[in-house]
Formats: sequence, structure tokens, C-alpha cells
Amino acid sequence: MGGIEFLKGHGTQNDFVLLPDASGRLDLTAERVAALCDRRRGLGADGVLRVVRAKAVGEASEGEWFMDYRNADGSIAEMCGNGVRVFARYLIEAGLADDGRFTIGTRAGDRPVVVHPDRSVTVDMGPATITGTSVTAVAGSPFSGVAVDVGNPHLVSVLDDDVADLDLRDQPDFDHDVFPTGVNLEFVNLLGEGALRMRVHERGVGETRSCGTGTVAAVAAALHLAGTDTGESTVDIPGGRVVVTVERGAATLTGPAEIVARGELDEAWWAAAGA
Ligand SMILES: N[C@@H](CCC[C@H](N)C(=O)O)C(=O)O
Repeated sequence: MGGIEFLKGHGTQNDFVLLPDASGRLDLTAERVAALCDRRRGLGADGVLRVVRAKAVGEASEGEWFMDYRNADGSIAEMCGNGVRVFARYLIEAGLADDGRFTIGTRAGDRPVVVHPDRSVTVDMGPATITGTSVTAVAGSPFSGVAVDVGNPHLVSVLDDDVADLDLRDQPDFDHDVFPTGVNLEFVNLLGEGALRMRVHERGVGETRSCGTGTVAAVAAALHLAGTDTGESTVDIPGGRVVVTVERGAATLTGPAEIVARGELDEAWWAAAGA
């Protein structure tokens, strides 16, 4: 095999290695994903976005391209809101999308996107569904939360104390009976009407500087706690700001998406990383 092309990109500092693989030939093992995402022995990233034709991997999508998303630990997840924006930015820059409106297939279903002239991207995120309540504990301190399904699982806890003071270096506890496949944990401060601050501990990654599906979950949970299911909010995360709209059965996410670099993986490194 010749050199393997890669790109590096981020959306509000949630960063990804992109692997263009139109015909689905790459042997993308969990070991290779973890090696790529390692910030010392690899390129470093929160996740990998394999850019593959939907037909090549047998995915039913109205769009031509499928986002094969993997977490930094090599696990597979259904959706990544920041990843979809970066994926869309790549398709435009690579000349693989005709105009600024197209659909990207994901494991959580099709996600229509609009790429704006100011380089931000809006994603139709599908429904954000409140599924119940549960608890988490950070360094022994318990917090109750609202469980939200955005294609992937989330638990959103609204705190009175500043989320900046949380120690999210270790995996917070959660109820494995409620979340048998793990959960993304969001911690939120309400800043006033239509404005949230959030930190997140992502399933399969650890603390990240942003999580797009998490921001949608956070806004849906905050609206639910306020007794409504419709509204718009900014969400400030450590990596920047996004805007989320939620209404019954539909949500959108708007934020920046950047491609930072492109290059070729060393073949010997790739071979060894898969061993
Ligand atoms: N960072 C992503 C979410 C990635 C998947 C998540 N870690 C999971 O396992 O569900 C986002 O921007 O939504």
C-alpha cells in the first residue's frame, strides 16, 4: 500500500485525525485508532473520522459520504457533532461536495449540513430525546442529571458551583445499569436565559475541550428543567462557543470547523500500529 493520507482538524478544539478512504480499503483497527490519537506516540486527537463512501461500507444514507467515527480509545460511537462539522469542511475543501448543503451519513442516521460563507457549519442533529434521570459522581461528589439521547448517550448535570472547579481527570462514576454502553457526562452552569457554560467528560476519550452532541444534550436538558422543549442557547465550552437550537423532535448545532494540516502516515508505523 502507498502512503496513507491524513488530515488534522478541529471543531471548537475537539480534535480529529481524518482518514480519506473513499472505497473503504483501510484496515482501521481499534489499535491503530488508539495509536493515531495518542498525543505522544501518534498524531494526537480526541477521535478519528474515516471519510468513506456510504455504499462502500453498506450504509444506507441519502448522502454520498459516511462518517465512520471512532473515539480515541478505539471504541466506535454513533455520532459526533463537532466531527460532522469538520467532516463537512473537509468535503468542501477536497471538492467532494458540490455546494454548501449536503447530507452526511452517520451511525445515528443522516445529518444534513449547511456550510456557511464565514466557514461555520450548521448540522441538523435530529432529535434530542430526554430518556430519564440518573446520577454521576466526580471525585466522590454526587450530582443528579438528566439523561439525553442525541444518537449517543449523555447525562447532563446542572451545577450551582462553577464547573471550572471540577476535577475531571479521572472517569466520573455513573450507573452502568442505566448506561450499559457508557455515557458522555456534561456539567453545566446556567449563565442566564439562552446562555450555558459546559465541561464534558467523553465516553472513550476523557475530558475534551468540546463535545457537539454534548452541547445539544445540555441545552435540551436545561430547557427540560425549565419546563419547555423549545429554545436556543449559546454554549461556552473550553474550546470556544457553539449555538444550539432545540425544538420537539429536532435540534441544530452551529459552530466553527477547521482543517489544520495534511500529510502522509509512515507505512512502517501504520503496519506496526496494527500489530
Ligand atoms: N466529541 C463528539 C462525541 C464523540 C462520541 C462520544 N465520545 C461517544 O462515545 O458517544 C461530539 O462532538 O459530539
